[in-house]
Amino acid sequence: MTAAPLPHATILGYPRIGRRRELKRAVESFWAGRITEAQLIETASELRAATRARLVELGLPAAGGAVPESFSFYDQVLDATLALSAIPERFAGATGSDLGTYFTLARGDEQHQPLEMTKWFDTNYHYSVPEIDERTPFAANPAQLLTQLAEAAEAGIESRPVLVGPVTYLLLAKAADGAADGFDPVDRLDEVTAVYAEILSALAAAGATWVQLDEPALVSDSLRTSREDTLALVERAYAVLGAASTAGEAPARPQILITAPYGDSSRALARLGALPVEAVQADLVRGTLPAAALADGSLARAFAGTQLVAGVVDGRNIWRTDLRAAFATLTTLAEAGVETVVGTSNSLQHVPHDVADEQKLDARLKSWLAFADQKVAQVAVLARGLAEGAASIEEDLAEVDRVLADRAAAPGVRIDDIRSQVAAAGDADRNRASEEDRREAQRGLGIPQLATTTIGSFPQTGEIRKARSAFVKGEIDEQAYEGFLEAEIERVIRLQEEIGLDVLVHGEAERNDMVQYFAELLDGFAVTEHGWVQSYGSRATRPSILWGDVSRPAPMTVRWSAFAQSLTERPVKGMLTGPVTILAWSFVRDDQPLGDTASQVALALRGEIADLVDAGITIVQVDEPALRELLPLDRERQAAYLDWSVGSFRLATGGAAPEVQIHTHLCYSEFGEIIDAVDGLDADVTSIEAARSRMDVVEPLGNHGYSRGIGPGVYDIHSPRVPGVDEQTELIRIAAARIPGEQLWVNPDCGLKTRGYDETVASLTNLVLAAKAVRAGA
Ligand code: MET
Ligand SMILES: [Zn+2]
Repeated sequence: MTAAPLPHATILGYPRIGRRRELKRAVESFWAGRITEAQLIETASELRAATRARLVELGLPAAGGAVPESFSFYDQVLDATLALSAIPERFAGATGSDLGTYFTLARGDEQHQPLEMTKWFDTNYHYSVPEIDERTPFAANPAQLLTQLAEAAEAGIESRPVLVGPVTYLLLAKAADGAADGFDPVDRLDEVTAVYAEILSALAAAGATWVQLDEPALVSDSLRTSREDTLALVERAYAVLGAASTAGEAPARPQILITAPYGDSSRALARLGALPVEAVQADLVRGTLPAAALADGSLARAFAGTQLVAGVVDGRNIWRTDLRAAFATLTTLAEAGVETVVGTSNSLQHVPHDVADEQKLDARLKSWLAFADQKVAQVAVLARGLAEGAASIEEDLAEVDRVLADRAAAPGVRIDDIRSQVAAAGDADRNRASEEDRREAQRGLGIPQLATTTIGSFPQTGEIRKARSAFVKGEIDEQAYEGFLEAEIERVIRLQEEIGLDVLVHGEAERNDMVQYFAELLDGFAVTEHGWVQSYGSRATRPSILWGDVSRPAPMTVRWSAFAQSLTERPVKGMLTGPVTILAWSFVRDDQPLGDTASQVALALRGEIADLVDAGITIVQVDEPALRELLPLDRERQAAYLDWSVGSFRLATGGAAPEVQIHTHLCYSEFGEIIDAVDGLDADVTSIEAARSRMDVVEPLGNHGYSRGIGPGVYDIHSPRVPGVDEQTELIRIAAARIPGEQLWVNPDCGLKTRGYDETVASLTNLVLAAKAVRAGA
């Protein structure tokens, strides 16, 4: 047994933006110069104090390292960059306080492009990508970790510092621009490990008894290394880190907990247990236990002297845990002789704070839910059961049994009519006319070569937001609000005509968010008041809750699209969000396969497309920006995913007549991996992000012999910079060299809702001129 074992209950991390998004407000005020750095630091410290106190109140022991220090001013990967002092050379001029440098890396400034952001594993959270080359300096800077540890100690809490582990850190990094060809950041693992060792020794000197090092790279097949190689890298790094003493002799370290959230680590688990660390966490929601190793005792032998933190409480969704099932898993482990701690599958950073804050949710629905605070309490209950026996928690288990039974039987959860419609949908409903027939039928649309268009949204101005909030608050009536939106749509249509775009959009002014807008109009969804979840930095989204069978009581977009089309001779694209993206950016029911839920959403969208077409719309775009994000990290699960995700898109769009042109939009550029799936969507035209990578996507498309319409973005909408005519012409040419002109569309990378009008008009004007230049062969 370890010298000072972890108590029976812990979590991997907790939301850090604050119950009322206090951190967002403080950080943004600091950026705007309204508060000082000292004030920001003070607010952050108060938030951390509140979190620790809350966690203890909810049942995590104050002693023994059960309370994680998972706070971050912006992002946990960026925190590791600072802890390693791994500031890319291109930021050399950007010196300041630690926090100043930190925010410059995150957000850039006049002289510096920010670090790139990308999605964290299969979540909708974005991290700042480290840039490493052969010369990146590494030096231990544990200041932030030490501050937190000292704060906790002062409050009488023995907390557990948290840091992204060395292997995951380097595998999530990219080679900096100046690195030699073939350089991989992970080449520097030994040096980085040495710096981690120094950080650990500083933590031990400051009295830390535990440290948590997150290694989700262990569960992913989507990184540069194979899983087997990742495991070997982890073994190499932790052999070094584990060699230090936990008993205080130099070199000293705290006890180490390695975590493997977001997926299945079962194949690696016995080897992880054998590492010279004191605890290993496994995600037992996404993952499983290695049944054979459990049965033959080898898991228990590998874990002799090592605790297993069993991630049985789901940190990715908002449903109350089936405590009886979770307890059975814990019992299996304990009976097999594995020293077990109850934990969450991953950090609770992906769920909102507290169900109790929701005043407007239906009471019955509310009783089925668990946000972060409720999940911590569930962990505590299970831990009590583990320590004191099943009988001690029987009442809690029975209560959850009742809640789950109530949920299963509640009206709206299963609607026969919807289920039989889904069951009746067959292959024929997922197949349109042949590509050729459609191309022929769509000639009537009169679309030119290198047709210009946008992705859908136009700038969401202050006036739009003001009008929406006035309407929500009842300050203006529906008629006034709709009049405002019509005027806005008319303005956007005229503007596009003046700029000379070929295929127009209505601008999406009526949408607060591309998923929530539909969730509010579909049956089967609920929206929260305070269910904010960090998306990146100071940004948060409020995912809707998909709790029941989904249907469409009335048309959702027809009014706006038809109005826009009535104003112009040019085609206006109808604009819908696809089933996969609606699921990915909501909290989804966990009582049936995702594919079943996706089919219901697809049928609702299919009805909407039919109504749009009846109203005279000839082109419909169904956005699927999350198609790549939901791709399972585990290769073995990818085929099944692609099957249902592609199938649901085809069910949504499969009823469209050949002369209706179906578009889709994806926004990421790591495209090679899913190119077959994109082909499988069978959309007539696909727009995709490409400007930032300077058209990297056209190469795989060309090699693939892609035959459909494709619009690789020529204008990076992530920054206010206006790309010139020459620059966009150049990008179109790069694409035209690989893709025939009649297939090629010209469009920005993504929607324009976060942009201002001046830059939008200038950039789109240049885009149209660039398309003309290439058409003219100039
Ligand atoms: C994140 S993809 C966004 C697509 C949407 N139609 C828009 O233009 O905003
Ligand atoms: Zn997009």
